[in-house]
Amino acid sequence: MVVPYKHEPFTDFTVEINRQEFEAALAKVEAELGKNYDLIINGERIATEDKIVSLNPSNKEQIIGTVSRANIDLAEKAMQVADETFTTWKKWKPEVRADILFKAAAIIRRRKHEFSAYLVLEAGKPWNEADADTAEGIDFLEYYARQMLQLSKGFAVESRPFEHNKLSYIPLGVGVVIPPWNFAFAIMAGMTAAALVTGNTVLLKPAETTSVIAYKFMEVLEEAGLPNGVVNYTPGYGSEIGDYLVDHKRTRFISFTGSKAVGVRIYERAAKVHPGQLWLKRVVAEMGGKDAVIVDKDADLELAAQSIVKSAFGFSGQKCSACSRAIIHQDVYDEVLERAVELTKELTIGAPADFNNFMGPVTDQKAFDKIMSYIEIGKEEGRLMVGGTGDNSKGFFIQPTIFADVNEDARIMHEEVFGPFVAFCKANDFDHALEIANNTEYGLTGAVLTRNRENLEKAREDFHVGNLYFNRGCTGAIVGYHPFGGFNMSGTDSKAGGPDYLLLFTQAKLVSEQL
Ligand SMILES: NC(=O)c1ccc[n+]([C@@H]2O[C@H](COP(=O)([O-])OP(=O)(O)OC[C@H]3O[C@@H](n4cnc5c(N)ncnc54)[C@H](O)[C@@H]3O)[C@@H](O)[C@H]2O)c1
Ligand SMILES: N[C@@H](CCC=O)C(=O)O
Repeated sequence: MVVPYKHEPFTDFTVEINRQEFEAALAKVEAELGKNYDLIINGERIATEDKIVSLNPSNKEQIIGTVSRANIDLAEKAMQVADETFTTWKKWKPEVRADILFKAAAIIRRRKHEFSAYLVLEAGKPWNEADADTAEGIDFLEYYARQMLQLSKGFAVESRPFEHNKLSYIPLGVGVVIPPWNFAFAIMAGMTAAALVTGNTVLLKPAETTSVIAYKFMEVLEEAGLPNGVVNYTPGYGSEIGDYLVDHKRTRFISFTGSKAVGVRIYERAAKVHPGQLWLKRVVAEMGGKDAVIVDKDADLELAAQSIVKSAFGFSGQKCSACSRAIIHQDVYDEVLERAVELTKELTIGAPADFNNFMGPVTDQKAFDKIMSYIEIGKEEGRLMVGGTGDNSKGFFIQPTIFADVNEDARIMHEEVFGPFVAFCKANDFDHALEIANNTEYGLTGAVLTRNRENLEKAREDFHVGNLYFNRGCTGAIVGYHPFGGFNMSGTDSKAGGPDYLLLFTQAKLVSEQL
């Protein structure tokens, strides 16, 4: 009997002992840095000449690890292994597959701070963000294991006298799992867990900059008893092996989380049927956002300013859910803007290994350059209120930046910046605020702050986003409580951490027996 699901609690770092334990984990991980990490295909470690060097984004000199890089030959080898392993893995009982996830969750829970410490150093996450990322990874394992136990019973269908009907959900085949770097543990582990617990085999191609934490997860899966060949660890550049894996005739599905550009490319390529291919590939794509917080004239304005600042600058704004547009009713615009600027000026920025820093770096030089170029665009399109500068001499640091008085049609109101960057826009009234919020190709998260019930109900109907929050910020979905995923160019309308997510990794089979 499995205990009911509850999300993993976050660590309270105001408690001295918790801080000491986290410091100890950081010291342990720092002592392990710089190791080599091989590919894992059918359990076999394979070292390659070509490497990905994973760096600490707050200190470019510090190598987190050197990771072997799959080329096309090795990607092919992994595909053959996964294809072969599928013939046996699909027959494992769902309960046993679920047990492997339960066991993996237990292992990670015991080593929680160690995983979070890797996220501080490899992904540049401040302590609380790293802790939440690890907790979310545990949640995905716990939640999908329970969901699999449910799904294994199938759904009831009607039977007739002398006829017995049964509908069950069977796995698809080999899946290519392509996660992003920003939730380097949670999303990577969640996507992989969903695919394997449903009986599929996997080629896991982690994001380039966060391949070490993915290797650590592979070790946990092995320790939890996952047979060789079920998940094959094939790090590499998306541009080198991505197309090959997506195009492969034996790829049955692609589970992708990342940018709109790459998601659309995968979606298009996966639609092409190659010679010898026996199926239409399934694509689960979770993509970007241009998320808005709406503040109505009768909102709690202090809560509104705090919600905007936290949602915009938590993890340097590098969340698909981050608030990048603050849409404020004209009657309270000046007050909310002024308070948000004040709060932003109080934020501490620096290496996230130091607990006192609220915000760390952005992920790499490419991200740094992209965000700085949007700051230049912002200077043309709005009034710079705070921030606007960056320093990449040691790590990739950008000051939290607010632009005011931005027109609803400006580029910075439409294009995903993915950094510590928010545009403030004035709305004439609540209806106008909703119109501005919906005026984007994305539809991922949104928040509305108001005490006006009628306006909340209007937003419930008309604010077209997958995750809509009232009287709070727009980040921080919790597995099982806030199934996560968006509309339009934010993806394929899937809901990670929700009760219907596992169905995406299965196909339904009806067996009807005449009695
Ligand atoms: N909707 C969500 O749940 C969600 C969650 C996290 C991040 N995101 C989005 O992810 C983006 C940031 O992540 P990112 O920078 O890692 O995104 P990205 O699209 O650059 O990369 C994502 C993954 O795709 C791989 N990739 C790159 N080119 C490829 C190709 N041609 N074929 C196959 N794979 C390829 C990368 O190696 C990486 O593993 C943002 O747009 C953010 O909004 C969305
Ligand atoms: N699920 C996370 C966002 C994941 C994307 O980056 C949140 O709700 O803030």
